[in-house]
Amino acid sequence: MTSTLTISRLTKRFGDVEALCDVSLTLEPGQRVALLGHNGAGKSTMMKIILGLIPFDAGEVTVCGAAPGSSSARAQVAYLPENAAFHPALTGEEQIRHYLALRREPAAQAMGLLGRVGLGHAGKRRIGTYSKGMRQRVGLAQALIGRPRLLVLDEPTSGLDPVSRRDFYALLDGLAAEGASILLSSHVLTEVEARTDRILILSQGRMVAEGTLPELRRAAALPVGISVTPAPGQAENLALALPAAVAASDGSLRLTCAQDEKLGILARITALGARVADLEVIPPSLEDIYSSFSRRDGQ
Ligand SMILES: Nc1ncnc2c1ncn2[C@@H]1O[C@H](COP(=O)(O)OP(=O)(O)OP(=O)(O)O)[C@@H](O)[C@H]1O
Repeated sequence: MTSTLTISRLTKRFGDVEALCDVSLTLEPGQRVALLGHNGAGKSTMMKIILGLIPFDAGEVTVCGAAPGSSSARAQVAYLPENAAFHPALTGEEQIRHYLALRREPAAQAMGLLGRVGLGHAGKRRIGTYSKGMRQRVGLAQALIGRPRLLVLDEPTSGLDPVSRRDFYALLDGLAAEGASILLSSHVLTEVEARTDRILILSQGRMVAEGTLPELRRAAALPVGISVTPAPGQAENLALALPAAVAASDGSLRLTCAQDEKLGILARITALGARVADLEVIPPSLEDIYSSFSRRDGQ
């Protein structure tokens, strides 16, 4: 099966600024990949290249097997810009009918598309009366026209409340399950952590990490946290048995260790038997991993 997106050793310069340097990524059907990086890291530049909006200096890019920006690639790629603007006087339905006409698709699909993004009830209302979350959904409905194989979403959840974010990702999960590939950028690491398959971290145009979250965890080699809850009346005993542990305000004891020490320490804690009521392993979060890779790169 053809990969939906292949990027190999991509380099792009704007005068003296190296916006992307030697970046590679492959996106298979149904995969959701998050593009992370500080402001100016090169995320939008990469998206613009994939969309065929700007040329690049070196490397290779194919979108659904075709050159970015070619009619074949354009027909299979959808884009949702960070701040999609719509005409406030148009209803949701009118706006989507307009986009359908531009894509030469039947206008009758408009309400169905709005229904897919949870806007069926508001399709007849003017967009000027929509909330930010509803406008984002209009953007997504627009992006779904023609059943694209690749969705490129630039900070799609910025400004959305937690429930709208969750709904938005649930929608993306459904699209990925149907085979669409999704490349999105976000600054909200907690949601990316839970809702994407792979993560690419850019720093000053360079790819500093790429992989699944477990792969990034291994590569970052950050310490693991272990929280141990003493059984009733066993707090002191447990503290004596675990001298390296620090008491937390909730009464639990906290340890940190290197990844390769984890199993040994867990075995030691389990051997303490009835003195332990519970224990929890706290792996480094994506935020920790992201900070670690960014720091290494001098950010
Ligand atoms: N048209 C341009 N002309 C000159 N420099 C540019 C141009 N577009 C981008 N750059 C530079 O390329 C670098 C990467 O910018 P880019 O917009 O891709 O970053 P980003 O990761 O999307 O940032 P943000 O999170 O702020 O959107 C920056 O140094 C930026 O100033």
